[in-house]
Amino acid sequence: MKFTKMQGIGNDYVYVNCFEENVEDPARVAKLVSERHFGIGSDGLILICPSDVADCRMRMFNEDGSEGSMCGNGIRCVGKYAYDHGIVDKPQISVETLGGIKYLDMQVEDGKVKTVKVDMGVPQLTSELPEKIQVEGKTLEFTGIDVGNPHAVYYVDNVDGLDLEKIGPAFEMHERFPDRVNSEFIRVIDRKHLQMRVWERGSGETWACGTGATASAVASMMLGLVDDTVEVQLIGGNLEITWDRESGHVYMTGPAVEVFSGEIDLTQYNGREV
Ligand SMILES: N[C@@H](CCC[C@H](N)C(=O)O)C(=O)O
Repeated sequence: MKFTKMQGIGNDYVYVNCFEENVEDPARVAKLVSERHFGIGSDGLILICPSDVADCRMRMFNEDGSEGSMCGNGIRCVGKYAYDHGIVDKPQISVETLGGIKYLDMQVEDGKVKTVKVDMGVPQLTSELPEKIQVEGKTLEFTGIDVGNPHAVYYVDNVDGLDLEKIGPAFEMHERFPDRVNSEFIRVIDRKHLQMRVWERGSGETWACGTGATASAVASMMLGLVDDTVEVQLIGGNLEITWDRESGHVYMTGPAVEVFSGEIDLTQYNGREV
């Protein structure tokens, strides 16, 4: 299978051009390629496929093989791949996802895409603002936001001090979220800056989450804690989020980077069963 490794502020996926390749069992392939010691190493797998309703279609699979409905960092890389590799010949494109059709506006420098602005659509509040929840005996508050996939946003004093490997699963699998949930832990730095770490459904802690940054920004805007444009600072870098309250649409802007390309034999997988 031919692949390209790409990353958006450190949220890295293995991308396959399904205009040319056929991936038979993507859930299994996602688990194989994501493995950081025995595989290529990534937060999951993203397929770039033909679409009947948009310029192309994104299918994204988490590290555990589950299919996600949207991926903010992933969709910027899909746009870059599609433009840089000639699948599309224009910098404004539409991408079909399970979370709806998204519109991308790509900034091109020296013939290659550097940054991408994504119209993430109209976010939906999925909880009270905020809602109380009991996690491992502690009462906390979260704000639930759907931006094509589900998020729960929590405010904490010390983002760096959280042991997410330990506490993350209890948030992801909480009975309040029967489909599991992506959980964001954020601190308001000031009215224009948020700090965030994320525990992603199906992938654990990642260095960034575009949909999570969007949900965190919108939750903070709804609560009146920040202005309608904020920079969200994540482990792997920063994203700019702007909410246009008039139209309801929220926009995410950030970089997309191609790391390397290669070929992997999925029948000979280092002798390891996955
Ligand atoms: N990293 C992503 C989100 C990936 C999907 C998520 N784990 C889910 O299952 O909903 C992003 O950048 O948005």
